[in-house]
Amino acid sequence: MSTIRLEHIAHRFGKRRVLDDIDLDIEQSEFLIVLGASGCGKTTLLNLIAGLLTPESGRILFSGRDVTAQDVSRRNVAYVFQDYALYPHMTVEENIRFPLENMKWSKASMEVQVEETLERLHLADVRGQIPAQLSGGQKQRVAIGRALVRDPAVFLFDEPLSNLDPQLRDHLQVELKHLHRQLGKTFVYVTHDAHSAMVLGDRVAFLSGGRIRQVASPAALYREPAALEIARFFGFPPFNVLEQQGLNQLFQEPIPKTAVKAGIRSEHVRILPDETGICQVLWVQSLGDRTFATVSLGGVSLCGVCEYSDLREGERVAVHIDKNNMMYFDEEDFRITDC
Ligand SMILES: Nc1ncnc2c1ncn2[C@@H]1O[C@H](COP(=O)(O)OP(=O)(O)OP(=O)(O)O)[C@@H](O)[C@H]1O
Repeated sequence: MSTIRLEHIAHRFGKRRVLDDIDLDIEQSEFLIVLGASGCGKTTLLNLIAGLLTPESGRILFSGRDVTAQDVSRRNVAYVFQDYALYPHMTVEENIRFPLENMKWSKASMEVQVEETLERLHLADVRGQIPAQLSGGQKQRVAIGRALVRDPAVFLFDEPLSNLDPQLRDHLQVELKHLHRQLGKTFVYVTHDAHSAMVLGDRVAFLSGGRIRQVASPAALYREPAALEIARFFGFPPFNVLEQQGLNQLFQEPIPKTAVKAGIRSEHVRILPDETGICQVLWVQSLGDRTFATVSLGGVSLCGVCEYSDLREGERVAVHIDKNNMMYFDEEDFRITDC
């Protein structure tokens, strides 16, 4: 039985429907990512799971129990916010202890639990400091500690790492993944960052237009996206998309009848030195370990991996496309799977 089940959930703010017919099963102990563009309704979905909002229609079940009408205090969930939401005048230790005082824990068990949480999150050295004296990463650890200390069944995270610089974010992502393994609890984590989704998630639910478009492992979402918008959400440099004209130029062999677009990731396009090549380099991006070049072929531009890094703009090159990794999309931008 799944920990959390959302059945036909819809929600609106005023006249605007933000979520529509959401069905989602979140498994016991899984790390589920809700991924989508800014404003697509991720926080609203998390607030509904937490019990901070009541859906307009549909049901929310926790371990088979209908909790739709129950408020946050009865759901045994902990919520970690993007902006930390720490008490500014309390020390790290007091911030972490506060939820237990609220729940009227005994002094002795409270001390054991607070101590363990401080150790687990490497906060023991800064226990006496107030939030203004902490780095962003430490503040976020305190926020996680405050959620952890209550030992809830479910953890909800709303973009908790998006205020941090990339190195710190990567570091905390690893810590969070370890924490998830150690605790064995259910984590639901919303983000607009495909990179975080890939690193953290056991599964990713892609939300767009108020609906869940696909739920799959990060690798499956990357390799077998259900639609063009999902393919485009992942990967850098951006996913190459060829419309009808490009398709006709590049492919002599038949393409699926219903295909109106094709797409390929840049790692499956190789740019090769060739003075007689029919493509011209438009620009070159070096990432240190790899170099990508965008080339033009007639009116079509394509980004691919360069075999050598001293490529110049305007140079002539050949392009090799690994057609086995080509994806085709129909009129409604859904990926065609029977090809
Ligand atoms: N209390 C509210 N009243 C009216 N509209 C709201 C309210 N909360 C959210 N919205 C609107 O609902 C839509 C979804 O908001 P939500 O915060 O769930 O999106 P999100 O995907 O979490 O966005 P972001 O990634 O930017 O945080 C947005 O258009 C937002 O403006």
